[in-house]
Amino acid sequence: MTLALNLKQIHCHYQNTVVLRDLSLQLEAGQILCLLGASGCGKTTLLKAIAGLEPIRQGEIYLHQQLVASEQFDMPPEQRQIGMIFQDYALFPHLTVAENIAFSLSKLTRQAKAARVEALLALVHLQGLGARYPHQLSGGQQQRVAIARALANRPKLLLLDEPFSNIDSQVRYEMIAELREIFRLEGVSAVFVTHAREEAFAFADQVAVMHQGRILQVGPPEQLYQQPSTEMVARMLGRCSLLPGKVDDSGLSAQCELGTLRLNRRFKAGALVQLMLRPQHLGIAKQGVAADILQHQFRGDYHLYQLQLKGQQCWAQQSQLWPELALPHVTVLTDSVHAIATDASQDDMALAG
Ligand SMILES: Nc1ncnc2c1ncn2[C@@H]1O[C@H](COP(=O)(O)OP(=O)(O)OP(=O)(O)O)[C@@H](O)[C@H]1O
Repeated sequence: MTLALNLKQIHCHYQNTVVLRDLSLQLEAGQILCLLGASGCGKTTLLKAIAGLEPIRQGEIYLHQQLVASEQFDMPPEQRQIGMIFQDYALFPHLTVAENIAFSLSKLTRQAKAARVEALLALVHLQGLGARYPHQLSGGQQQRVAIARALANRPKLLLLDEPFSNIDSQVRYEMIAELREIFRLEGVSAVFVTHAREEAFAFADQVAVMHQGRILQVGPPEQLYQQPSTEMVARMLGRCSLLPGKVDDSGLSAQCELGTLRLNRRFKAGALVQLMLRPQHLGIAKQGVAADILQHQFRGDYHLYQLQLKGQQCWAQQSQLWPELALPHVTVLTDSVHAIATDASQDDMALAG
């Protein structure tokens, strides 16, 4: 495995405030990593530290096995061969599209420069628009120029800060699909920042969930969504019900208010766990565990219900509206359930690790 980026226990401070703590992270070459977290958790600071715009107090940063930052060493940003795409794209307003893209290609001959610009315009589907100025482009087109400019010098790593926040939500996912294809064609390794989990899921190969300057969990989007290691990660990645349960003697199922549910991995017998059920794991039926409907929302593709069980609340979703007169019961729609150990020492996987 070739690593495009390797962060080893980095710490970052602003004056006396610690913003990144003991943060380690790896990115395989050719992959897209998303830093996902609430406002103020340190995502932009981490991008700046990688780019060389913010010094680190401890730890080491490697780009393709080359040390670029440590406590004693700080390679200047322009030597790191990193491309950056800012939220507002930061295009030069007085330069044409072609001049913006060619801006950092100073080492090439005029002919080679023109050829590279043409190839990049084609890559980002802006053929024929090289002579325009940024203000003559749509937001999406400006973003494509910013991408072409960032890719011009074949950077070792591309950093993107909230790349889709200025893109209309209707075309956002088309843009995400297109960018993934462009990055694949160019063999780009990238780190991007967002606080929108749907963007993280759609764009990233790996998601790192951040909270208060630390990484809580890293993994492929689907794995994180289905198997979060803590309650906080479970909630950060989407709506869910967390029901207290106790693992039975087999270690493979647990009892909770919805009955005995099969677990997706083995736990220590008697362990106390939280059983995590996404809304699509629960449905409403005529039989099951009796519940009251607390609220209902029509979400277009489905109906979302918040339900009160005897002691707990849970979320269920279904395609049909539940008829008002029928008595609702909650039914479990999944074969096995992910559980989070209330006390990590009770978790057999944790013990094995
Ligand atoms: N130049 C600075 N001087 C002092 N504190 C700063 C500076 N820049 C950021 N901070 C603080 O560091 C913390 C992390 O900020 P950062 O911008 O990295 O967060 P973020 O996760 O990117 O947030 P957002 O999603 O809102 O952009 C915040 O508490 C912020 O107030």
